[in-house]
Amino acid sequence: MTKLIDGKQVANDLKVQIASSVKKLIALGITPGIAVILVGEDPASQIYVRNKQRAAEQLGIDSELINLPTTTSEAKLLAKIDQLNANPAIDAILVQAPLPAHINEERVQSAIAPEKDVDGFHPQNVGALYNNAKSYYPQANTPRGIMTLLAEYMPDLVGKKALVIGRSILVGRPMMAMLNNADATVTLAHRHTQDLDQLIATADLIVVAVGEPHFLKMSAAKADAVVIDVGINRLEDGSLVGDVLDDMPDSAQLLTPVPGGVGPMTIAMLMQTTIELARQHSTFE
Ligand SMILES: Nc1nc(=O)c2c([nH]1)NC[C@@H]1CN(c3ccc(C(=O)N[C@@H](CCC(=O)O)C(=O)O)cc3)C=[N+]21
Ligand SMILES: [Mg+2]
Repeated sequence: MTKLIDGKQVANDLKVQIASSVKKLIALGITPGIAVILVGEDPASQIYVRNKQRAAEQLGIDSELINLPTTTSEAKLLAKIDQLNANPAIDAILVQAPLPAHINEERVQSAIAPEKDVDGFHPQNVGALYNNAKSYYPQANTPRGIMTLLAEYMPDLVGKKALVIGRSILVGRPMMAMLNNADATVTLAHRHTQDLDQLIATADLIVVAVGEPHFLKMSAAKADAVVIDVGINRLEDGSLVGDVLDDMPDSAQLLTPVPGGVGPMTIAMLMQTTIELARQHSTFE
């Protein structure tokens, strides 16, 4: 088989460390707190939000779920965010994407105080990432989780050809910036990209985040490529598949499985970012 990158294992190791950090913070009188806002009743979003809450609970992090009806006005959501911005018990605020169409996501993400922006979506934090700023700022958790996996499975990124397919705010764009900050040579591909097959055939690292089952076949990549599958596609039979098809059973390639790859890392990094924000807010540091 293609070698699988065990995201679940790395995430569990990380969670052990986070739990011990939380204990130390609590001993200092600092209880990290995260608020998750879910607008609407999308079943997939409900599952993800529940996973996030369960992880927080396991690790000793306070979590508050704010579930607002689909019909919630943007003004009402912004007022809720203001309230959380002013609440000293809340260190981290996450507004679950996607939002209903009548709400402007850009305004919502910009309303979260940059120092509570656990997703790293606020323009100030995006700018810091883009500039590879030295001071602390929160970074998007999915690409950050991928960087953590790469530290273990592909430690030498310097000069390597990295291909990111998909340019979302959640994954592709911050992934591009993080790989660039790690001195990889980054190509960001998207629906208009020409000669994508050739880019795929020559890349050392491919991050696929397009949301289409079997978009990439492992046989199209280099014999020693590392492939990160960010896709989570629920098929009609209820099964979960990524964006990648492993049709190279005997290769030296590395691949993240779905489930058990990038997903658990996203949750672990979200908790890691929450305690980092709590530390930033404390007067002890
Ligand atoms: N503001 C915001 N921040 C996010 O980080 C964010 C978001 N909105 N909206 C949706 C996406 C998606 N996302 C996932 C997190 C964990 C799993 C996860 O735990 N996946 C498991 C499987 C879960 C299952 O069975 O469905 C796995 O891959 O093993 C998946 C997806 C975070 N997102
Ligand atoms: Mg606190």
